[in-house]
Formats: sequence, C-alpha cells, structure tokens
Amino acid sequence: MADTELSAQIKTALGAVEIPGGGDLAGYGGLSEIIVTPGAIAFAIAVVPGMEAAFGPARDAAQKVAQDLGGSRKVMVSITAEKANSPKFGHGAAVPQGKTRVKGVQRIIAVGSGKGGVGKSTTAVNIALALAAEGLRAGILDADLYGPSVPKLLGIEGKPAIRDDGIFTPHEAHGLKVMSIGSMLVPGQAVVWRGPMATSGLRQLLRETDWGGLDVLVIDLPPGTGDIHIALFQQTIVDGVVIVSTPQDLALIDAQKAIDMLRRMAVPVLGLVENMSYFIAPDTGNRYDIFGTGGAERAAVSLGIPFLGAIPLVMSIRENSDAGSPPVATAPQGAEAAAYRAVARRLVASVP
Ligand SMILES: Nc1ncnc2c1ncn2[C@@H]1O[C@H](COP(=O)(O)OP(=O)(O)OP(=O)(O)O)[C@@H](O)[C@H]1O
Repeated sequence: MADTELSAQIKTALGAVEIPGGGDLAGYGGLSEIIVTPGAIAFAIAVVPGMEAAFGPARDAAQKVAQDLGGSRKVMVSITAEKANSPKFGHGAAVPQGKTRVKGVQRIIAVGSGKGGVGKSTTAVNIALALAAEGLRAGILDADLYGPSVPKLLGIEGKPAIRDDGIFTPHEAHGLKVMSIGSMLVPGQAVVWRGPMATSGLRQLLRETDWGGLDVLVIDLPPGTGDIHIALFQQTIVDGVVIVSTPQDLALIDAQKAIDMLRRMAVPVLGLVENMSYFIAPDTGNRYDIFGTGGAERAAVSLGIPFLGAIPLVMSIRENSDAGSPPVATAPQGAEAAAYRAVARRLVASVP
C-alpha cells in the first residue's frame, strides 16, 4: 500500500479515538501531519495548557491504532505541550548592578524558553554534553524549580554529598558536573517554594558548590520569566541565554517577552534553538517538517537574534533521555547528537 493511503487510513481510524472534552482525534486541530515511511509512522498531538496527562489515553489509543495498521513499522506518537508561563517580569524595573561571577566557573550559558514543555531541559542537558564533547570542562545546574528533570535525564539519584564546611560536591554523570534544585525539595514542597526561598535555594546550589574549575556551566532555567530568572540575572554574570522553542510554540509574543527581559537585565541573548522541529524517518533518513518549516528561523530574524539550529523530533531522544541516556553521551555518532553538537559549536563561536 502506498504511504499516503496508509496515512489516510490511520487518520480515518483515529476518528474512533476519543479526546478529552468530546470529539475525536481525526477531527482535532492539534493533530499534525501523519508521516508514514516503509519503516516508521510518526505524528504529534499539540495540546493546550495542563492537558498533557488528560491526552495520555488518547495518545496510547492512537499509538495502538497506528501500530495495528502499520504492521512492523515503528510507531511514534508524541504529545507536545504549551504550558502556561511562569509569573511575568514586572515592567519598569531598573537594570541591576553588582553582578558577580561564580567561583570556579569561567562562563555561564543559561537555557530558557518562553513556555514550558518545549524540551528545554532535554536540550540543555544535550548542549552541556555537546560542549563537553568540544573539549570543555562542562557542568549543568538544574534551576527549574517547578519541574526539575535533569536528574532523570542524566540518570542521577539521591542528594549530592555535603562537605564538612557545608559545600556541595556535585554529582558526576557522563563527564558532567551536575547539581539539581530537585535535590533541595521535599516532595510536595515545590508549590510553597516561591520567591525568597526559591531564589536562596538556587543561590546556594550555584555558589556553594565545589564546581572544581569549569570552562562552562549550563543552567536549565524554569520556563517563562519569573523570580528565579530575576534573582539569577541580578546577582550573577550570565554570559548568554539560549531560547528553546518548538515550531508550533512560536507565538512570537512569548519569545519577545523573554528576550525583552534579558535585554533590560543586560543579559546577552545567544539565539534560538528550534526543538522537535522535524522528523527523520529511521529507515529512509528522509526529513519531514510535520508542523511546517522555517518558523523558528523566521522568528529569530524578526527578533534580531541568531538562529542556532534545529533539533529533530526523534523517538530515541524521548526514550533514551527519559531513561537517563542522553543521545550526545550514548550515541555520539548519531544524527541527533550531530544536531546538538552543531548548536554547541555555534555557542562556542559566539561566547569567547
Ligand atoms: N527532540 C525531541 N524529540 C523527541 N522527544 C523530545 C525531544 N525533546 C524533548 N522531548 C521529550 O519531550 C518531553 C518534554 O521535554 P523536557 O522535559 O525537556 O521539556 P521542558 O521544556 O524542560 O519541560 P518543563 O517546562 O516541564 O520543564 C520529554 O518527554 C522529552 O523526552
């Protein structure tokens, strides 16, 4: 059967998959193009804020429908989310003075996003690994208080060791020094960890860790522009910020707000990375732009910032990252690692 026929057949069959709020997946506006190749089937479901879990059963059902029709093809159905922003940076605040560097750290590159759920943490971890692959002594600090995921992405468990003088010894994973704000949280505590507690927790992790001489520390920021960002940028010299976005997440207004905050806080914007940008069929190697093409590049141009590269939507990125085996470390010769390494090289070129 021709691939387009199977694609149409799957779409029709998705008419039997119910979605939250009524209706079916075939008629749902957030369903991407259904890519069918001789060896694979891939499509994505874009959902609105807070609906990722609710759409889980629909995704599982869609996966089954596609698998039943697709025979031995490998099936990937992803949910891509656009979560609500964190609290906004107040307008009119003065550009702060008195920023300092972190002891034992030459350069800091932060990774942020206008919105959550765009793959910011996955990108941050793989960029840090790619910087290490360029020969730099690299580390990563997980500042995403509202959803720390770096420990899972790097397969780290437990709290970091604390020396007698109260200084943290960071975890080590895949050649990276790693600290996560997740280690500071008691389960269920995150909600009340706002404002001063959150910022002092971050400060402690950043300043009271024995980084042991790093060329570059990557900081995985929370999404949006909130207290953590303001405190970090007020107190610390951050050499630049990378903004991660998905193609359908390119509501320019969000990226614009994040960039506006960075500019007013005198933090350089290093550029935009487009994540889950295109799908590469594992069998044919062909590229498919399932949500259209060129959005992030155009957005970068109109925002006046560099476009740093596009990361494909690949099943192995999700599966391996969620299992603590990020592709840059575990499959360094693969196409996924190459995409992250291209971004890292552009960063090395733009941060002295
Ligand atoms: N390029 C990719 N291809 C396939 N899956 C991806 C890709 N990038 C990220 N993912 C998956 O998307 C999900 C969300 O990624 P991640 O946790 O990095 O997002 P985030 O923006 O940091 O989210 P949050 O705002 O909740 O912290 C994860 O399951 C991850 O494995």
